[in-house]
Order: sequence, then C-alpha cells, then structure tokens
Amino acid sequence: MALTSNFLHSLDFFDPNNKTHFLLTLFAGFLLLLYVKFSRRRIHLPPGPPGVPLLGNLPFLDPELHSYFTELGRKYGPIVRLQLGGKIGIIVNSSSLAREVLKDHDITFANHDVHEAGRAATYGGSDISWAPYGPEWRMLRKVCTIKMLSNASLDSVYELRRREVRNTVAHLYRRAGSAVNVGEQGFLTIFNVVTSMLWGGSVESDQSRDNIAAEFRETISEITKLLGQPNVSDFFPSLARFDLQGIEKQMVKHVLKLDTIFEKMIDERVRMKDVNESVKKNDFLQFLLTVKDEGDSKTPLTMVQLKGLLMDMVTGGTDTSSNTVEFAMGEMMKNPKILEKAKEELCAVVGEQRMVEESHIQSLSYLKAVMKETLRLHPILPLLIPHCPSETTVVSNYTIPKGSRVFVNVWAIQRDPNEWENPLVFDPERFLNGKFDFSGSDFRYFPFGSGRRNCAGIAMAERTVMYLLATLLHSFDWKLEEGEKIEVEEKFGIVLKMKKPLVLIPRPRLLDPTLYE
Ligand code: HEM
Repeated sequence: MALTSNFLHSLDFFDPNNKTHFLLTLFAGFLLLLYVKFSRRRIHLPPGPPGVPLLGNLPFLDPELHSYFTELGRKYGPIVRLQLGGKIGIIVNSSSLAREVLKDHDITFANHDVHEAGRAATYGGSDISWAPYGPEWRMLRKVCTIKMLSNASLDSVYELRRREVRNTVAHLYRRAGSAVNVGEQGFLTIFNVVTSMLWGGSVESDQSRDNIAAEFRETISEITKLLGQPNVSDFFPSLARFDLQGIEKQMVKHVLKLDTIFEKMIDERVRMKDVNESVKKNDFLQFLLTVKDEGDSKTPLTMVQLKGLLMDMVTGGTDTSSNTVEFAMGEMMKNPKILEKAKEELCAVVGEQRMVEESHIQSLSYLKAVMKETLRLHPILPLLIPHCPSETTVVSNYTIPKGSRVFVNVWAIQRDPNEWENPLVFDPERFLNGKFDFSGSDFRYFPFGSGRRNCAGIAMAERTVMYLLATLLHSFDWKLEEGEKIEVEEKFGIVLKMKKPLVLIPRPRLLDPTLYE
C-alpha cells in the first residue's frame, strides 16, 4: 500500500489534463485489489455462518452452546469461525484438530481466555484457571498438583473423605423411604469433603443439612452459570466498565458469600498461630499459609492468590464431581442391566458385611468403566475452559488470530460417529480392559482436557466420584417416585448439569444396621 501511494504522489496525479490520470487510477485500483486478495489469503479464517454488522453471530447463539456448536460443525466442517462482536470465536469439533490445538501448538494455546466474569470470580484472575501461562501459573499449579492434590497428599486426608461420605450414608439411612435429590446430596458430600481437606472441618450450622446443600449448590451453580454466559463486556471491551448485563455485579454478590467463609477460616488460623505457635493443623489451608510465609522469593504466593486457590478448589472441585455422580446414577437407573452389573461387582469386591472403602476402588473395574462412559456422553466441561492463542497461528491451513476464543468441543468429539460405535448409547463395556484413561493422550477421549492446562484435580475427581458412587450403590437400593420417568437430559453451562434434577428413593441394602451409623 505504502509503495502504491508513494508512486502516485511522485507523479502529477491531480492534473485533470494529464492523460495518464485514468490509466494510473486503474493501475492503482488493480494494485489495491491484488493487495486485498493477497492479505485475505494470508488471513484465511475458517468458514462460519454469516452474521449481522457489529454484532456478528451474537444474536443467533443458541443457549445450549455445545449442541449448537456441534450443529455448526455438521454444516461448516470441523473448524468453524464465529464473529462474537469484536472477538473471533473458533470452534474445534474433531479429534485431529483438537490434537493440533492442544498438542502440536500446546504452548501457543496454553492460555485460557480470561473473561470479565472469570476475573470477578477469582480476585482479578489470581487463580490457576485464569492465570496466564507463565511463572505465576506454574507456581500455583505446582502448589496445587504436587503438594495438595497428589496421590500422597490425598492418601493423607482419606479419613476426612471417609467421614463425610459416612455422614451422607447415615443421613440417607435416616431418610430411607422418602425422596431425595441425588445431586444435592452428592454436592453437599463433596463440598464437605473439599472444605474438610481445605481447613479440616465441614461447614456446619444449625440449619438443616438439606438447606445448606441447596444454598451452597445454588451459589456455586450461579457462579458457574455466569462463567458460561455470553457477556457483552467480553465482546466489546470498551463497554466492559458499564457491565451492561450486570454479570460482574451478580458474580461479586455470589463470590462474596464464599469469600466471607475464606476470610473467617484464614483469620481464625492466623489468630491460632499468634496465640500458640505449636498448634499444628494438617490441612491444605495450613500448608498454603506456610508456602505463603516461607515460599519462593522469586514467585511468592500472595494472600490474594491463596484465596484464588481456595476458590478453584471450592468451585472447580464440587459441582463438577457431584454432577458426574448424578449423571452416572441417572444413566444406571435408565439402564437397569448396567446397574445390576455394577452392584454385582460391588458384592463380589466389598461383600455385604462391610462398607465400601477407597481402597476397594482399584478393584471396581466395571464401575470405573461406568464413570468413564458417563464422562464420555456427558463431559462435565463440554467446551473445556475456552483457550486463547498468544500469537496468530495456523491450524489445519486456517488462520487463528491472536486473542481468539477457542472452544474445543469435547462433547461433539466424544459423540463423533466417525470415532465411536453407537455413540449415543450408554455402554460402559467400551471402556473395559483399561481402554482410554483420563490423561488426555488420546484425542477421541479427554473429558479432563489435555496438555498443560488440563484439569489440575484429576486424581481427586477420580477418587471422590468413584468412592461416592460406589458407596451410594452398595449401601442402598434406589427407586423412582411413583409415576416418575427417568430422563437424562443436559442443560448447558461451563459445567454441564442435568436438566431435571434426579430425585430417587433410597432403601438400605445391608442387613447390619450398625454399618449405617
Ligand atoms: C469430574 C470432575 C472434573 C472434571 C470432568 C474436570 C474437568 C476439567 C476440565 C475439562 C478442565 C479444563 C481443561 C482445559 O481447559 O483444557 C479443568 C480445569 C481445572 N480443574 Fe477440573 N475437573 C473436575 C474436577 C476437578 C477437581 C476435583 C478439581 C480440584 C479440586 C479441579 C480443578 C481444576 C483446575 C484448578 C483447573 C484449571 C487448570 C489450569 O488452568 O491449569 N477439577 N477441569
């Protein structure tokens, strides 16, 4: 362009009598066309649906994003472009392209696309999920995966998990014969497991257990709902300060509730330390405070990051796992033969004279296959956490501009008929003999993501989901309320949940009532 205009200005272009005027204009136009064509070819965006000026495709987004993106894939191919206001969205719908993004270009795509709601939820993005790829993220991730959520650390706090799961069994035993909301009970158990591991005690109050379950579940489910909601502030950053949909305002309100608990727990612990240096607690909060006080001087752990980590554990580690348990229970209720097989395995491994222990899990290969199949058909983060390339890059011959929001549609990939036989049928057998794992090394199956930014809590998720699921099945027979039909339909959110909550009636299975105490 600069070349063309310099050339034109070097001539007497504005003289109306100049005969070369017309020809030069034509020549300049020709150069301009060539330039536009050439630069378009360089920025060869993936195909996508047409949009409207300014808003692009925003007005046409279906709230059930995962299935809508899958439909777009059928129409436009495995990689699709959307114009989301001022932001480009890229949808990846095939396993080979997921591999390109998460493996071949892993460092370029190692950032999550931080949005305003995520920032508001995590003290300005001071946690693992939203921290940019770099030294601080590495430090946070190391603290979390090596120290807190490693198998050795998880073993050391098994008693806390056991206590919470047993509390749930006792509670359900008292409510035997009446209808219970399975997701809510699962949520409260896992919430208490997580908070016990964090600061050694579940959140107790005079309120009834069910009220607490419903209240916290609501808070966390609102937080995850807001995280998955399209937000004008993200698509038009200049409008972010107006928070036009009120998403950040709502988020701050919900987060405050959790933050108040964090502040209380931290204050108590710091005060305990001031009063008596010898008080030693063996929980994650104590560990984090020690890392903060004695940590690496190059990349220290700040108090804000510490709270960000607590937020990750509480929001990332609760409804993800409890929704998985609920989907698994729903699928088994819908497929009685599968339910029977899982129970038979439990009888053979655990017997009828004792309760399930976490040590039994490794022998429950059929139930493990049920968990894997649940996460195939209902990957709890169906679009992972959207990734964001740190530089413009080429995937499958298409340009993915720096700063795009990249949705890896694991939901579509795990139901792809080119990769899976009868993909819509719930069939745990396909996972028997240890086929597929949660590591994300096979791009046909990666419900926990893959590569550097994969889930930091896989070991914990596997233990809590398996332990709780095994205990629920082994301790009780479950039946539907009179006249109810089982439906396992999904409702989209950054965390997928069941459209209609699963309500079932437990009946104790084990003969010895003392086992339920
Ligand atoms: C069944 C349960 C769970 C599932 C299916 C799940 C799945 C995922 C997925 C798909 C991602 C995003 C990967 C990506 O964007 O590439 C993720 C990230 C994450 N998960 Fe999980 N998760 C579960 C449970 C947990 C638990 C129990 C914890 C911790 C207590 C946890 C902590 C995290 C954290 C901190 C991240 C962000 C990692 C990073 O950005 O480096 N998750 N999880």
